[in-house]
Amino acid sequence: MKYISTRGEAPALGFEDVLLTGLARDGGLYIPSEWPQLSRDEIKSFRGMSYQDVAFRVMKPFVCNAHSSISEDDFEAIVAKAYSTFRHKAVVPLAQLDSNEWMLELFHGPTLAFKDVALQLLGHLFDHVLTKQGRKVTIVGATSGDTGSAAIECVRDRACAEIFMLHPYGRVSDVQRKQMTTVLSPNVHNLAVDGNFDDCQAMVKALFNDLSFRDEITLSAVNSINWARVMAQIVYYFTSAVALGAPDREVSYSVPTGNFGDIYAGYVAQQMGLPIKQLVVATNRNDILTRVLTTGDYSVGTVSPTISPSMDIQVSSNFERLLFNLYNKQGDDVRRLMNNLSQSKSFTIDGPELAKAQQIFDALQVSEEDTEATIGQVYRESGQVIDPHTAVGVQAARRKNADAATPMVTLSTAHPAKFPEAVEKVTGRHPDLPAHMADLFEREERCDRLTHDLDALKSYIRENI
Ligand SMILES: Cc1ncc(COP(=O)(O)O)c(C=O)c1O
Ligand SMILES: N[C@@H](CCOP(=O)(O)O)C(=O)O
Repeated sequence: MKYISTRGEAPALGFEDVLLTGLARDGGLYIPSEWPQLSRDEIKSFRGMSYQDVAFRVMKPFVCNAHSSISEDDFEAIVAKAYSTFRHKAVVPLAQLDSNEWMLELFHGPTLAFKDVALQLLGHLFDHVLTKQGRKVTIVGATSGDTGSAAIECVRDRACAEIFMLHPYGRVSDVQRKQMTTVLSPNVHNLAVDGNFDDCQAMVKALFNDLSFRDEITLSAVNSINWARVMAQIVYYFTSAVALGAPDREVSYSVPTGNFGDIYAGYVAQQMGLPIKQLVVATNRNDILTRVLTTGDYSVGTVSPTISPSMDIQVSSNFERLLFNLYNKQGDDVRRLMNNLSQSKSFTIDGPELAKAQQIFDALQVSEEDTEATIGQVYRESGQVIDPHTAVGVQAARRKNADAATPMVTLSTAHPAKFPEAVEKVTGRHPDLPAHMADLFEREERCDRLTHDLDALKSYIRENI
């Protein structure tokens, strides 16, 4: 399997190069040239298997193939190591809310958010590939709160990588900030940028598009522009759907969405043969995705702070991957839309492409009031304390569920202890951090402040590499 760029003008690559490359050299995102297919019998055979065994089988076609030198044995060992750090034996357990309503708990990894599921794997993959090649990379990433700590955790103290992580100053929760800035490893550099997450993400993409700088520092990515991030997130759609009766039964998902990586992984699972009935895109009041999927209008507004800060995103990176699929893999069309976006901050999809998107996705914008109300409602109904991002997903699941007979699973993307104020305000309960983080607020912090300026970022990286 080779990987091709959504903008059609970068060379096709094998898996190891895609892992290390991040953004394609034409500004696009890499995507597999075709979707591997899993038969009903193969999917059925996942019943009763461990998460690690299913993960190996689902990801194998993407990783171990004629265009990659990663052997099946090595990959199996990497997968086993990656998920040994999770605090729950099932890695991502299901919790039941009602007869046909479920939450998939994706926050049992080291940094308490779904990002660990992909980034624990990525750390081991980077290590494996770079050690074999005798190389080192410079990772530059952008975070609205959760990718940052998960990425730092996966590469801290590794000789193969230096990491620079940009977060929007004052716009992540205290727990999220501390999780990043208290890691004092010499290869970790935290930067608080004067701006919002979109500004941080745009700076990272601009570095990738500066080809000489990118080559000078051997730039790599840990954001979901890196295909391996999306790939690892496909797995939990399979494990959860099979646990609920797939492939003999359809399953629906509601996904709190910002950068469109997590829900796009669900779309890929569906393309690979998993019988997914509904994919619900759940957004907070930064609702560009709900807008584009309901009206076709993708125009970038101002990022508005919410109690689900990790989803305070307007320019949603992975939507470009969906566009590539909607426009039948025509890089020219994607380039045209992306040029419109950079010139006039908007584009429109309509006609058959919009109809196709609407066939695949439902979408709902959830208000701040409804997010709070949902945290309270779930607590009263089931005693479960959920975080505000999960609450956005649960509210959309309840409002958009088209068929009560089909299990509806909300992806529970973060541990409530990452957002204690919002949760305590509604439930009266202070969600405690797990034991390994109990002293988080006593730890020393290290972080530099940066203006929203690309040259300043380049200088900082050159000085600190
Ligand atoms: C807790 C949480 N939930 C949901 C999301 C949205 O996921 P995605 O960006 O993959 O759409 C994020 C950040 O991306 C997050 O950190
Ligand atoms: N919500 C994310 C934003 C970055 O998204 P990514 O999936 O592209 O890494 C975060 O928590 O940082």
